[in-house]
Amino acid sequence: MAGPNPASGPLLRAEAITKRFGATLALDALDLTIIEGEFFALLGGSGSGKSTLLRIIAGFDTPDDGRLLLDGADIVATPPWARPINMMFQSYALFPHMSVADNVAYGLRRAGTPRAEAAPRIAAALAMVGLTGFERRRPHELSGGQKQRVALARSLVMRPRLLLLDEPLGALDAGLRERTGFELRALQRETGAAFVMVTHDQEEALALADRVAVLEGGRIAQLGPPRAIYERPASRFVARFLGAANVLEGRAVAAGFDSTEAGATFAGVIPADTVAVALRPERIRLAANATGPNTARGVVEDAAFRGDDTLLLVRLAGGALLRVAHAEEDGAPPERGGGVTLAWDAADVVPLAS
Ligand SMILES: Nc1ncnc2c1ncn2[C@@H]1O[C@H](COP(=O)(O)OP(=O)(O)OP(=O)(O)O)[C@@H](O)[C@H]1O
Repeated sequence: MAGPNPASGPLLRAEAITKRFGATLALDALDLTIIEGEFFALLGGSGSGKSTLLRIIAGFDTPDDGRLLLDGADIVATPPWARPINMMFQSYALFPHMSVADNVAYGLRRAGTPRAEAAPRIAAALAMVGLTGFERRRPHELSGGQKQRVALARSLVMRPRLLLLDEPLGALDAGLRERTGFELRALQRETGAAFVMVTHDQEEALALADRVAVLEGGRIAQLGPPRAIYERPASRFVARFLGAANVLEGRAVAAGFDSTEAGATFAGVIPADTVAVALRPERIRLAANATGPNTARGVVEDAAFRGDDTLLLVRLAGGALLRVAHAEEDGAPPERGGGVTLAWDAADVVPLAS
């Protein structure tokens, strides 16, 4: 992964950005820094404030409170077109009566760019997204993926320092999503612009972004590189939102962490304020005869073959249902209804304080 240039400084700083819609607090004194040239993902569930934040950065909405600094200067009062920021809408928002070339030219025309300068820029932007030869088509003569490329070209032709992408892969089918994701990353590297992508898809965020912010109720629940967020979620919310991690409730004790619902003691580095632990399914192994801390007994309630592994749903002695990924190389998975003993390493127990 290329990652942002470590020498790059902050491009945009949101400071205590607050936005209310009536009684709804959409953004709650949110702080965020976007670094020059990075691929950043805003990840969150429905209503977490993702689109509101994007619209405020683009200038389509004004915060009730807080500052938005670009190169250190507040741009809250700067109109959208005067910001070196461009936004690609989920709906693409192409003009249906205009050709592809005219759609891409639109921003340049509005900015008064001379024709002689605009033409090569339009050609370059279309080439960048692989649409050379489509100049004269209308949006209704394009596939969904091609429309998206036109929308991208229309943004990139403005040479923004920051490109905002609202669910850029949302409208594409599964096959096209992966390819387009790689293409987005390549475009981001090629242009050197910072990309900020909004998504509710955790896999997409983890796969594409250099850094991810998980949003919850208008606040950032956790921010960091994908691997750090995935392996060390900071709270139950993040662990559950990222999907697949087992979250077990309990309390910190002298020996570690006692979970009645697991019927197990988790030994490891457990701070006193721990209220739950996260444990990833692929870190749990079958260990016949294992006893003591970091082991548990249960019964296999169901099993689903997933190609590389089999996902086991194991009902633990304490009542909790544990997801266990049983790798193919570890041999045949246990039968449904069979009793199993599970074990894991202390290093894989992630304490959660909230
Ligand atoms: N124009 C508006 N008027 C009233 N409430 C709004 C408006 N826009 C957003 N909200 C509310 O603000 C909160 C945040 O909305 P926002 O659209 O930013 O969420 P989101 O994370 O983008 O969600 P989704 O993934 O569903 O698009 C929600 O509770 C939403 O109902």
